[in-house]
Amino acid sequence: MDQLKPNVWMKGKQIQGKLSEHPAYKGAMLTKASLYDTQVHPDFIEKMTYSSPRTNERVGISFLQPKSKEDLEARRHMINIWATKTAGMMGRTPDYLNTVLMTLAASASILDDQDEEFSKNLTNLYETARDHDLSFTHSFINPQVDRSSDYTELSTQPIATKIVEKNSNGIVIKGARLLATQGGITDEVLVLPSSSKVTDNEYAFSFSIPTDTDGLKFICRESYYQGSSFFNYPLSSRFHEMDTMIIFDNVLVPWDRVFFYHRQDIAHQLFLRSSFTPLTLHQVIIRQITKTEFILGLAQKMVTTLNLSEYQHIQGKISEIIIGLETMKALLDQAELHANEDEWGTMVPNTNSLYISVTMFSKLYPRMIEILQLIGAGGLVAIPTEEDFHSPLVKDIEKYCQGAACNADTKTKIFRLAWDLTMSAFGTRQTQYERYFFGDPVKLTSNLYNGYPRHEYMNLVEDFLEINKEAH
Ligand SMILES: Cc1cc2nc3c(=O)[nH]c(=O)nc-3n(C[C@H](O)[C@H](O)[C@H](O)COP(=O)(O)OP(=O)(O)OC[C@H]3O[C@@H](n4cnc5c(N)ncnc54)[C@H](O)[C@@H]3O)c2cc1C
Repeated sequence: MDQLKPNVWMKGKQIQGKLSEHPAYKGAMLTKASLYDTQVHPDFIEKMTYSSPRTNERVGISFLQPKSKEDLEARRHMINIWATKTAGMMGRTPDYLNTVLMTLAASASILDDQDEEFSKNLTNLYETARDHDLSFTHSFINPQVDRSSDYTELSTQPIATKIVEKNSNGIVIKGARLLATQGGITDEVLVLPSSSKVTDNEYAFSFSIPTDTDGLKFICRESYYQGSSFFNYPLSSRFHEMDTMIIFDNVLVPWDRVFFYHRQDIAHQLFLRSSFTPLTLHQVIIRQITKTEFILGLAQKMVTTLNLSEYQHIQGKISEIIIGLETMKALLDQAELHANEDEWGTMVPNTNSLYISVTMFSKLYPRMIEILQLIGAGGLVAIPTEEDFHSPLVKDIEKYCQGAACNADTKTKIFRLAWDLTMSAFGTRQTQYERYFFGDPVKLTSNLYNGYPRHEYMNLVEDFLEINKEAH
């Protein structure tokens, strides 16, 4: 990544020097590096890689197009290993977008409808990414200016990213996209179609370009990194994923990087007929289960530390997490059990089970965070720091900050972890992430409503009442 020279801005200043040395990026980049190292570690290489069909070299299983239930299982193991290493806290470990790219490339022939070269572009990118382990950020959403249903952008200078010119070299892009997590520290930026209005051809395009393409600018939000001390900031010191707004200032996208443009029908087909949703959700749910396991472990550690087990409401709260965890595991099993081949020969887990799981998680996650806050109570505020333990205060801290089942050092570590997950800027961003990263939960519920088959259940009622069958 140090070889790239992306144009990244934070707090009004362009970041100079290597992003890998910048506090806001360093922790996440080191963690990503360690994930890549794990892939090729002798203990993991068999589980995490497979032979590239093009080069025969070992490449990451997150790029594997599953053809069988065994392949799906192999993908699950791989995703789980990375998720466990980050306690599920990094939403955008590279397997997320590797999966997206794999599923879209598997159905690339949909793009032939506009130009056969476009499907080749997507396939080429997928194969190059797989063989060189390229990493991606992505962007779906236009800036949050006016979300009313009849809003049409009238500005002469585009706000939402648009194609402003087509020429012999490619398409020229101007405008902004709302959010790209890890913007600036991936090899590529994958731009996916925005807006679901069938009439919005203008926003229906897709391409991928290198992160340091001319005219591309990343504007960071404020950093939530608070320091490198693992003791003080056990999560944000390692897993802080920056979010950026992307600005396209007359960016030329060469024709060999364009997947389609000005075709909302192709955008619809691509997401309807490809297995983007179930396979991406497969990665997501595995990570979310790992995160839920970690939260359950943490909640129980807090209960033990404060000796709270006897209270029924505490048991009830821990049980809520257990119910969530077991429901998600069952839905994942169900999705894999009922996997089927799609029209492209990809083995695809059951969409509805995964959709239910992700929709449920957007409510379960904030509740689990609330539960940790309710268990920790004032202890989440009165927590010492690493510095206090190395100061003249140490005797006081050791005496007054101990737990029922542990010394002050252990109790502080547990409570700092809970604080970083629930109350720090890093933690509150995690909650917002789990609510929104896969889209507005309101729309997800709507998609579930529209996609879930209910005919046979209506038939039951119609048969029972002996009334006429409705045309469904
Ligand atoms: C931490 C974080 C990281 C993210 N990372 C990425 C990323 O890397 N790449 C990416 O592409 N996206 C990313 N996202 C963006 C995410 O995809 C969007 O936040 C999500 O799709 C919701 O869109 P929005 O934020 O524009 O909300 P809006 O659509 O502006 O919604 C605002 C409010 O209006 C309501 N609303 C809006 N439209 C409707 C409607 N039609 N019907 C009913 N209610 C409506 C919503 O329910 C909500 O309450 C990220 C988001 C977060 C929070």
